[in-house]
Amino acid sequence: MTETRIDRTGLTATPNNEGVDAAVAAARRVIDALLHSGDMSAVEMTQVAEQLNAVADHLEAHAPTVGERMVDMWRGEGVTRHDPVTGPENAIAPPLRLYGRDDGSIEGEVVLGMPYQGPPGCVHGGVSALLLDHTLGVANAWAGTSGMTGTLTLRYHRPTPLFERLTVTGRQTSVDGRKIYTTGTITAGGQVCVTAEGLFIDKQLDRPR
Ligand SMILES: CCCCC/C=C\C/C=C\C/C=C\C/C=C\CCCC(=O)SCCNC(=O)CCNC(=O)[C@H](O)C(C)(C)COP(=O)(O)OP(=O)(O)OC[C@H]1O[C@@H](n2cnc3c(N)ncnc32)[C@H](O)[C@@H]1OP(=O)(O)O
Repeated sequence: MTETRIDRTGLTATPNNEGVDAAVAAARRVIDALLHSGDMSAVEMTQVAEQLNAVADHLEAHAPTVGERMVDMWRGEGVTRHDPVTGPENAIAPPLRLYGRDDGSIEGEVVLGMPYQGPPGCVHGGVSALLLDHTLGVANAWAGTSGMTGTLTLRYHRPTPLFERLTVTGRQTSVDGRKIYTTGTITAGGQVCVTAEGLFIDKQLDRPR
């Protein structure tokens, strides 16, 4: 069988196991562990809150200005390092890893835990929309013509399960002047949970300088 996956470079930043990426991975564990613990934990949460506030105080005391950081984060890999879906520098990113395929589409896999819950045991519909908006945007970049989301239409076919491997796909289907048409899916165990149709408008905002 032919391997259709090719180099992921340019679609998803590769996380480093050191520096801010490692700290962000630890923060994701904290977010998950707090929700997992809830009020049922024997842990002294007042003490946990003090420790976490001490970490935040330390980070804030040494951070650049927001303006400096905004310029810095748009250098190089730009959105792929800080975005809320794939970014290794963003603790709210699950993160989803996206791969370009040689048929022009893209694909990624992710397992979502409790922080992303909507209905009992299932992924929040807004989280599915976030994953698909971003994936369709990256599919456009992969296809060579990208833009801003104008209209995103979702159909939720069946509940999307937590704690299971989800496959997220995106494909640019056509370009008509400035209008870019893109589709995507979230599947679990081969079953389609969500489908998306996006109309993107070819427009790029300037990067902060
Ligand atoms: C996008 C970021 C790129 C960053 C690149 C960096 C690194 C790349 C590497 C990898 C990553 C790649 C991608 C990034 C991943 C994810 C992307 C996330 C996407 C977003 O998260 S993005 C935020 C949400 N998004 C907005 O915040 C848009 C707010 N909005 C506006 O900024 C304007 O509203 C705009 C620009 C949409 C249009 O404004 P405009 O003035 O340029 O266009 P205009 O009005 O002239 O319309 C021209 C023709 O489009 C039709 N049209 C217009 N608007 C439409 C709509 N909404 N729906 C359907 N059709 C529409 C008209 O009907 C007309 O059609 P006709 O010509 O037939 O009359």
